[in-house]
Amino acid sequence: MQVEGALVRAPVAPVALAPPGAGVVGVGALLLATTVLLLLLLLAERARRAYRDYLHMHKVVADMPGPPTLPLVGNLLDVVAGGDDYIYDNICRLVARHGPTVRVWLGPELVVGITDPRDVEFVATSQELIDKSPFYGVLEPLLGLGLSCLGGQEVRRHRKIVMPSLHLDILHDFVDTFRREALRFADRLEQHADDGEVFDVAPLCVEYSLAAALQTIMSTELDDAGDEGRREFGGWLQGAMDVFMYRVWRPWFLNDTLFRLSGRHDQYVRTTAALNGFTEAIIVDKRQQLAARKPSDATEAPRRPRRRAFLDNILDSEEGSALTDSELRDEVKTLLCTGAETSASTLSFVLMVLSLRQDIQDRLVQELDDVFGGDAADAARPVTMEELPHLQYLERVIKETLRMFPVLPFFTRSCPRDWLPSGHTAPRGAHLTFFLPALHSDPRVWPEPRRFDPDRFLPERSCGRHPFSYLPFSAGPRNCVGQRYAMLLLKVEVATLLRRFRVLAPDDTADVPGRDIADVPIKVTLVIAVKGGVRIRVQRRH
Ligand code: HEM
Repeated sequence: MQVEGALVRAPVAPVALAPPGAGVVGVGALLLATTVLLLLLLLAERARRAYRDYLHMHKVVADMPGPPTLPLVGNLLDVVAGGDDYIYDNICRLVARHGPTVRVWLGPELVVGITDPRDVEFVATSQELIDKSPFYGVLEPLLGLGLSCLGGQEVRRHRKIVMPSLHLDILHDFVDTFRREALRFADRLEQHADDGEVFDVAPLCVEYSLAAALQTIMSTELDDAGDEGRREFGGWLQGAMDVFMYRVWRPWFLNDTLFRLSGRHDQYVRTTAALNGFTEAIIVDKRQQLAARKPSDATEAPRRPRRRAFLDNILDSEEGSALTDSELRDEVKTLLCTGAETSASTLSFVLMVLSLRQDIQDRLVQELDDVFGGDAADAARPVTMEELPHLQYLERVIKETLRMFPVLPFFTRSCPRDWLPSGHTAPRGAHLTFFLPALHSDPRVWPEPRRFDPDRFLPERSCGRHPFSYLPFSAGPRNCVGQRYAMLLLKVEVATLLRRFRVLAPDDTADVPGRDIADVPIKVTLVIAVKGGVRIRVQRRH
């Protein structure tokens, strides 16, 4: 029937019905593909730019002296030959052979080493070259955005805030703590004087310099933390710094993704978390103490603790209130890391030198006796702030130690432009690096550079010397903010130890005056150290 037929529906072609959510998946896939494409384009663009900069650097340094390079690795094999313990020797040899200005390729990273005082002055004092090189980025997870890692305007702001809390007037308060820790150090040496055995003094230098730094920078209450607590903190610092150097000498690990795959990553994360937790807890505690000390009545003066650390001073200051908790945490960690290791290493080198040069030790002891008195009773009298400026020979011994053994031997700046006063061209993107061992041993400035002679620093022998031929604390807008702190700490430590003990070389045959200190084997981690430790004996003087 017509009507029925009309009612019969024509067969409908089956429509492929999309499952629920299929449209969303389609859009998602499209977005994903676009993102991947954009990322690939971005990576390609980055690779293109990196390659262009790399070619530019190659072209610019084509005539700069340097060792022959290999594809991909550049001069890395020359630098790391023999293992980490030989890196310092290898670098010094390369610079001596090719310097004063030298180019070294660490894989794709170009290091331009400068040792000519004119170049050093230009780079150190330039307001334009104040950014540290990207190598320091590796320190950032550890130190955060403290002074060592910051650049640009931020570094100026932070230095303005931090430096008043390390002013000489404030350092006066620290001398008490320096003295107490130096006396503890001396007490610890008693047992070595009893048994007369040879021992490595370097770990003790770290322990007591770190103890002094923990109390003066972070909190005087850490006085009670005990040897165990300090050793633990020192262990974290040491571990983190070892990883830093591990990455620097293996430039492929400068890449975070590759580093995450390395065995050292977990250790780095753990130590950094431990350091952060420890520092943050102290800041919280200090803030609470500060709030509790605020006078309830405006006419009442705030109660001031007897001994104050850097952290107390900065929290209390107008400048310090401009720092957030995390900025403060990073500055405190930075001061501890940069301050303790450098001072400890310098102290251990001074003791090593004195053990090998009894003639210099005799002259130093004479000065100490003149200033403090030479009796046994005088040896126990604490060093005072007023006496420290009279220790002129000691100051020269420390300076000469830092000339021959600059504990931070290499440090770098980013290079945003293409020339140097000595006529060489350092390309944009290079790591402009100060090489202190070469700067400090240029025979035109330092006659007989291998001879240890503190009197080089007598005023009459220093005049006319290029001011940038000696740079243990760097100079200019990124100089060391702890220079005065370090000199005070070192003077107190050496004076306290030498008033009680004579420091001797491991064997008597080594005690010959004139023995070549310059041949002492050195290795570099973040700071330099004597290979095999600083092995000495001590003998009571009274
Ligand atoms: C003998 C001991 C010391 C030596 C030889 C020394 C040496 C240096 C050198 C060469 C620099 C420049 C590093 C660079 O440009 O990367 C520096 C920077 C620094 N030092 Fe020292 N230092 C010593 C002790 C101290 C102490 C005791 C403190 C803290 C209390 C300290 C805090 C700093 C800080 C925060 C910086 C970074 C400054 C910036 O980048 O603006 N240093 N030090």
